[in-house]
Amino acid sequence: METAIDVSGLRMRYGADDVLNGVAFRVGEGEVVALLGPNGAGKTTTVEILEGFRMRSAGRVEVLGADPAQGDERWRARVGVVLQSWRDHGKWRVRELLAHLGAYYAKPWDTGALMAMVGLDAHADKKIKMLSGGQRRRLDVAIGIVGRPEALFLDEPTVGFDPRARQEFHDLVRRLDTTILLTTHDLAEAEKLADRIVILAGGRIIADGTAAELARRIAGEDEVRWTCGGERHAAFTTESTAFVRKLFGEYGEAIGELEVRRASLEDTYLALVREHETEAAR
Ligand SMILES: Nc1ncnc2c1ncn2[C@@H]1O[C@H](COP(=O)(O)OP(=O)(O)OP(=O)(O)O)[C@@H](O)[C@H]1O
Repeated sequence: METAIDVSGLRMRYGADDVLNGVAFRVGEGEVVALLGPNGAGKTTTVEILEGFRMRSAGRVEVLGADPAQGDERWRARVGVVLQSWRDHGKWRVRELLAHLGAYYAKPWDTGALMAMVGLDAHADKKIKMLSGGQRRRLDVAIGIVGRPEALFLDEPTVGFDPRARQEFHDLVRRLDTTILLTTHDLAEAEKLADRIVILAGGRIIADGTAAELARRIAGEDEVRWTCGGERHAAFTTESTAFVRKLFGEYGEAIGELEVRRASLEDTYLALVREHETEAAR
């Protein structure tokens, strides 16, 4: 797989504060990677450096073969950015603004198709200041992808979305055939969308892998719940299939309401961050 985003030794210092302390990760072409981490870990800082909006203190950064700090117009046209809400142009109408912005690109989406993709076709002629928060966020996404970018940055894209808008947005992201770096605090979203998870904490990447790989690192236990003769039971085990087989072997028909809950990305994430904090405190 060709590399679309390549970061190594990335440092960022605000005043006397080292926020990024040697961050390194790669994103392959066409890959969707979720960048996770506690509040203040430096996710937005990292994304803004990759977008070319923020100057780094040190390190090597490459996005689509160029250093974002020196990205020219042609490079910028290949990169899609979804900003934290498009506040300008309040008097413009949705269709008008998307057509206008599309004209800056060589191969933009057709405005009608784009509005349908993000679920804004019913609001095509609404003024932007009249849109609801969620509709405005959909417009932000439309603006980010209007030029069919080869790499797309999504910084907490679904904050404020209702569950249906969120699901529609997830379907949209999965249909996009582009490299995506996404930050989110919604771990179900990360699990659903990302091929790979990268966790930033204490200024470094503390974990990098698929959700399943990270879960294995933690050696998480599954939780098994069942009822037997009307009584509720629960147990934790790493061998849930064997456990359940034994349970049925012993109690057969008396077993009811069986539930097996695997360690979620949330369990894994919390364990990894906790592990990192314990080590850092030593
Ligand atoms: N322009 C700035 N000047 C000084 N400090 C800054 C600046 N921007 C960010 N910081 C600090 O850098 C740290 C990382 O901020 P950043 O916004 O990158 O974190 P984040 O991981 O995106 O957090 P969140 O999950 O809360 O959005 C924070 O401690 C923040 O206060």
